[in-house]
Amino acid sequence: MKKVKLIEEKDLTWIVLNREKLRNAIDVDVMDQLLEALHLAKINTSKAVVLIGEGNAAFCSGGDLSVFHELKTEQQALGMLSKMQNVLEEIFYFPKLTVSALNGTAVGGGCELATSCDLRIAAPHVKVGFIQGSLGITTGWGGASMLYERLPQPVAMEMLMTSRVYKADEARALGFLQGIILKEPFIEGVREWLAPYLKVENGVIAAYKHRFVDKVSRDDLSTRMKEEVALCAKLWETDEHHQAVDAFLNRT
Ligand SMILES: CC[C@@H](C(=O)O)C(=O)SCCNC(=O)CCNC(=O)[C@H](O)C(C)(C)COP(=O)(O)OP(=O)(O)OC[C@H]1O[C@@H](n2cnc3c(N)ncnc32)[C@H](O)[C@@H]1OP(=O)(O)O
Repeated sequence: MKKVKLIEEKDLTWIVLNREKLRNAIDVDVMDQLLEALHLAKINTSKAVVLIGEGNAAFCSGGDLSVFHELKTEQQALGMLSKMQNVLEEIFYFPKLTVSALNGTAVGGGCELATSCDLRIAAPHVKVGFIQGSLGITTGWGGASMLYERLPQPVAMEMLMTSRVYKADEARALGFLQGIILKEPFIEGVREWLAPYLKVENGVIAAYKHRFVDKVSRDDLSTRMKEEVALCAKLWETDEHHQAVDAFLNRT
């Protein structure tokens, strides 16, 4: 079974993280399959891409700790973290509208993935949090650099430095989320919320997307993300981080 599903409709491409039992955690296969799905979404005729998780417990729980806990050193971590940085960059500069539809909780790297998209919408029960600080690391996929592009600096700083987990309405008030989807089923609510964006032609969406990404130099953002990733890789090998991950994996 694919760990990432691609559902192509006329106007929308859905990219579905398909690891419900692990709360849609991201391993190396997911990274590869996300890139593959993005490539297909780029060349089809859809206007927008929606990232979503399978089930309604989680959008994405970040990196798959059951496999990534085996990465012990800075160098080992760096390879994995850089690979996902590349995926986030692809999404940030994707030539169509990108939307994270949070049907469930997004924590850690799950929030970074959501941040790479142009817009974030969520079901009311959802919680979001850049919890990396509580694991003794920082955002390892370059998500903080992107968050500083998306939100006012004090808001981004609060979300990152406090490692707080926010309810959906709090995240909406902060501007991290652009909408709360009350309609059920969630997917229908997402379609309804996105409908006004999809009334225009592909070229209109692509043009306005360009106006935004053109003002964020890819070289510059990429350099900042690489520095962010490298700093996280250094923290990765500390005892504090390994103990926090062990505590999660061995909880009873
Ligand atoms: C590594 C990259 C780094 C970055 O650069 O940002 C990160 O992503 S750091 C953040 C890593 N993620 C976490 O620390 C989150 C861990 N998960 C949770 O806190 C919770 O699971 C949840 C996401 C809040 C959901 O809670 P809940 O709905 O109560 O589910 P469970 O906790 O019972 O989990 C069910 C099942 O899934 C497994 N799981 C959950 N998250 C992960 C994960 N990130 N990696 C691997 N496995 C995960 C969990 O262990 C449970 O498994 P079983 O016990 O076998 O059922």
